[in-house]
Amino acid sequence: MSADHAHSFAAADALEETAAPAGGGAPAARARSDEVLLSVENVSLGFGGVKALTDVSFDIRKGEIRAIIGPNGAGKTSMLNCINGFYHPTEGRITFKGQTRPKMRPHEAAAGGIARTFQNVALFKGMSTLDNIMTGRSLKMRTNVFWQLVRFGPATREEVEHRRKVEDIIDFLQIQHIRKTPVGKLPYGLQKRVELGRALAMEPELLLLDEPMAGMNLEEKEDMSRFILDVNQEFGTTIALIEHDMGVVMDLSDRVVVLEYGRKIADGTPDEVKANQAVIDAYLGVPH
Ligand SMILES: Nc1ncnc2c1ncn2[C@@H]1O[C@H](COP(=O)(O)OP(=O)(O)OP(=O)(O)O)[C@@H](O)[C@H]1O
Repeated sequence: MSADHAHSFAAADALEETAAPAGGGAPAARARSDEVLLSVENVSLGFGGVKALTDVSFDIRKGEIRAIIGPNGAGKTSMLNCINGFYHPTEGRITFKGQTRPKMRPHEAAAGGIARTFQNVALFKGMSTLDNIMTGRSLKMRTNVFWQLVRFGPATREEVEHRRKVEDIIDFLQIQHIRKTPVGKLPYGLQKRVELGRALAMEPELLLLDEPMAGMNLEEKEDMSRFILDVNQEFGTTIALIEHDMGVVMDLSDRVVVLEYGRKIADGTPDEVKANQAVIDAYLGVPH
């Protein structure tokens, strides 16, 4: 575990004051259901001799913002990779909307309503913001999105409808001014926003965000926090996020699950997790 993470956890309260999104409501004030959208039951994942996850169980309720936190190498990204079918658990099972699909592939997860952003931005750098977000519509389109991007001639009704949805997302994320800019030319914070846009274009029920604030300055973090809250509140999208900035985590999340060395060590509201001795020890690097 890095000194950075110890610092960021110890300073969580102070950060809440600064990194909180302007006008962001307390998570407790938001309406929540008890309906479970996704459940992780006794999941283990091994890579040869390395056990990335050991017997992890938790659930994600419909409409909530759920954080997955833990020191470096705790298994957070491996967990997201299991949820969206990139990895298949060695043991245990994951159930989404009442369905358990042991060998689900990422495109099946996407078609089923699970969208994802990555730790390192994964966009088509030479393509414009608009076209990148348009690729997020591909699962919803009857004809191939790449063909539509290069084709000449009048737009079909389907294209017009998809285009309108994409323009709505561009307005929502306030990126009209960069619609035509190749994303490789954009600052990192804006690339992250475009990646969020592409995930939103899939109209997901569950949005997985892998370190959405990584590499951002304070202002960019405030903006991204605001967009995450707005997506959750305006579209009702359930969100699971991995984030190292504890101020952001504690401010945005309804509930937090904490991993350490691939095992779950705590699960609860931000206040419960902050007061949990095992979590404090993990972040301060207390030896086991
Ligand atoms: N494809 C892989 N092959 C082998 N080992 C892996 C692989 N992916 C992850 N691991 C190992 O599994 C463990 C958990 O890694 P993971 O990336 O899930 O942790 P993390 O909590 O997301 O870390 P970070 O905060 O640094 O991103 C680590 O020991 C890592 O080295």
